[in-house]
Amino acid sequence: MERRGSFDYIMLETSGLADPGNLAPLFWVDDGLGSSIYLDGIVTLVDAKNISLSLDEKPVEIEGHEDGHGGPHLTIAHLQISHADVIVINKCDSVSPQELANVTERIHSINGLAKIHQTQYSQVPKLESFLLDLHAYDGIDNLDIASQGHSHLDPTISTITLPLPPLTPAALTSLQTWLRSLLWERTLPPSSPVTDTSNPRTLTSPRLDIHRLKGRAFTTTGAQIMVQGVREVFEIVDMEEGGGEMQQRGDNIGKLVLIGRGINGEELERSLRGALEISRG
Ligand SMILES: Nc1nc2c(ncn2[C@@H]2O[C@H](COP(=O)(O)OP(=O)(O)OP(=O)(O)O)[C@@H](O)[C@H]2O)c(=O)[nH]1
Repeated sequence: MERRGSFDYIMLETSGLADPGNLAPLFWVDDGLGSSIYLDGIVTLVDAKNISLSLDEKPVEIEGHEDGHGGPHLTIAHLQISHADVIVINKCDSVSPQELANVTERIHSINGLAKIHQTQYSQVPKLESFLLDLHAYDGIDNLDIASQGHSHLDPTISTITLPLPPLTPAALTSLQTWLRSLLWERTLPPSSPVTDTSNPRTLTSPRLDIHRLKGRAFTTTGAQIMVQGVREVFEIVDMEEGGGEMQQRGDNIGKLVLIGRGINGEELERSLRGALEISRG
């Protein structure tokens, strides 16, 4: 890293035991800091034959992911899948088509956002946009994934989708506050502070933990915003491409997709709706 001049691309290969969620925030730096390095994306390579075993391994203590009060257990494989932007399922020739379908479905149920490539000898048609130049943190393409919530395929981590209505400036601030509570305090704000006394739910039972989030929404002034997050770090930025055209087609409902542990789609949707409604006064 001491070499002068610029790099075309830096690829970091971590050990098989690394938690990508500890590394990603280090490289995902603020534009304002003027760094020429940006985080392009996280690629996770899994072995079609062994991944189910890895996901079913006996839990080991993972720093920062203490199990708290029970709940489905978490393995390093879960973390490496939940933080990935691209997942390569390799050695597809070593399993039957049915096994491959099962493994792919389980991986997709954990991380509904990642692009999944099934390969033999890790061969992809080309590097660009398959493994490099992913722009996973500075753009959003497809958020059209079915909201899954708790999955019978893998109860540990799930992907959920929440609708985001057009946001007033006050609602945008409320969204920020809601995300801070969720990511920093691991607390789900009550859907209504007056009537809902069951909340706030905190990390104790079961542990609430967001690994990755992405979203797109419109403002009531017709602009389009993007939400990106990994673990405790998140940002909401204006997207260059305006939202006017989509709104004219009546397509003005945004989406927030969250990948994490101990998340329940209905509960989060209620809480978020409550937060945005409060801001309407
Ligand atoms: N059948 C089959 N064998 C493969 C495939 N990809 C790699 N191998 C073979 O698997 C063996 C081990 O390779 P890898 O699993 O890639 O090993 P590695 O990733 O360097 O090992 P670690 O970094 O220690 O995980 C080698 O003999 C490869 O030729 C594949 O898609 N199908």
